[in-house]
Amino acid sequence: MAGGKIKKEKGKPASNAPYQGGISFHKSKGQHILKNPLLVDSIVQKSGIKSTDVILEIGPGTGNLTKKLLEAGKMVIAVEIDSRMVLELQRRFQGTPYSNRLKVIQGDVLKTELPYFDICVANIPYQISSPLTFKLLSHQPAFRCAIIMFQREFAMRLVAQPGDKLYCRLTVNTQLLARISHLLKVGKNNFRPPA
Ligand SMILES: C[S@@+](CC[C@H](N)C(=O)[O-])C[C@H]1O[C@@H](n2cnc3c(N)ncnc32)[C@H](O)[C@@H]1O
Repeated sequence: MAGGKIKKEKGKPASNAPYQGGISFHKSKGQHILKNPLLVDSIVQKSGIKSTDVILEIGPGTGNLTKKLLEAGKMVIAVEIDSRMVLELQRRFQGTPYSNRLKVIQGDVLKTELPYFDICVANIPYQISSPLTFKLLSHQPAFRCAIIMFQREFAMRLVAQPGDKLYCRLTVNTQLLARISHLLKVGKNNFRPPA
């Protein structure tokens, strides 16, 4: 992601703290939740979500991004591998106006047949970056765009130009199938635990 520096607001009330739901995070599942609400807002704003959009979120975790996506779009379909997170998501949104606009699929996104969606917005576990990118690029019917948080080096490979040090087979294969741009640079301290 590229552009804009995200600054933490000083003196924010505790209600703005990231929702962790008492869950311990497993690094092996790439569980680094977004803890900066301003960053979450910025991602949603840069995604250009329409109120009619069906949004695919991969790895919703405890739902900090999910909540903002629900506010912006018509429906969120979230695919999450960890049953503890699925339970926490259900608890968090149960009985709220969002509950009938959120569908949670428990499973490995790489093995899940994806439903129709207009746009994908996700802070993904970095270890699935490559297979997930190619799964999305071959998804039919085509969707409008995907806004995905990648590890910096992977993101730089996606946007590399001929002659750049990071220009590689991944660059060529992805740029053949999509127009790719870098939206935002995100520091590791925006994640819990730091990514
Ligand atoms: C980087 S965290 C993002 C959490 C949340 N979206 C946020 O931004 O705060 C990645 C999430 O993806 C989930 N995950 C890991 N591997 C997955 C897979 N293969 N399929 C679906 N979800 C996966 C993890 O359990 C975790 O909730």
